[in-house]
Amino acid sequence: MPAGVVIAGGRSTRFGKSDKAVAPLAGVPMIRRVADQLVDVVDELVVNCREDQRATIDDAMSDYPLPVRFAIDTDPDTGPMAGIRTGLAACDHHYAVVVACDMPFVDPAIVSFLLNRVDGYDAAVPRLGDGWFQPTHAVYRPEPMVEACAAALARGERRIVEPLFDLEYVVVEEDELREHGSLDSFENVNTREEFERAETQLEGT
Ligand SMILES: Nc1nc2c(ncn2[C@@H]2O[C@H](COP(=O)(O)OP(=O)(O)OP(=O)(O)O)[C@@H](O)[C@H]2O)c(=O)[nH]1
Ligand SMILES: [Mg+2]
Repeated sequence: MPAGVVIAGGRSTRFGKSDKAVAPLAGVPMIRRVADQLVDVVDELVVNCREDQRATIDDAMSDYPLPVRFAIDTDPDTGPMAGIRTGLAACDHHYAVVVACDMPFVDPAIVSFLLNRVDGYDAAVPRLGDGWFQPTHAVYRPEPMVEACAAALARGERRIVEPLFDLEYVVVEEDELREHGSLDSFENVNTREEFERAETQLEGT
């Protein structure tokens, strides 16, 4: 089984004063909802965040059924791609599933499908109908991705798609994804409004 890597080192500026990673979404910290969705498809969890987030996130993860390790940012505020690099650098699994802490509907069926598709590649990266890649909801071989991120950052390039171009990656299109699970998997929560919408969605299930 792969490792799970949850990226949580952002500042939640669109969300407001508090850290969205640990905001209680229908009673459960959002990052815990993400982690709970992954229990059947990973065998350990790596949480990437800043040092100042560690204690509250650790609280949110109490009694999680899998081992949890922290990969603390050495270069905080360098963007999500730097977070992915830091998280993946802590993994010695053959593959790792990366998910952002603000994707509470991540669908294990979609993750399993990505794990099938990645075979023979360095990464399996979803692309939705709007044309956007989803590198914060993707599967990677840690070593080449860490190297590609480091190279991109060394070029002064923080764009999250930049490291992909150094990898042998397979693009997994929306039509294919839709057949294997729920596209809600890619929903991400940025604002209070989106947070409330996600709560309504959860209460309806
Ligand atoms: N390690 C690390 N992770 C980040 C950084 N910026 C964003 N992230 C994470 O990447 C994911 C997607 O980022 P955003 O949706 O932009 O989250 P955010 O930056 O906290 O929120 P905004 O300030 O509103 O952009 C989230 O899981 C964030 O925690 C960063 O500078 N470092
Ligand atoms: Mg951001």
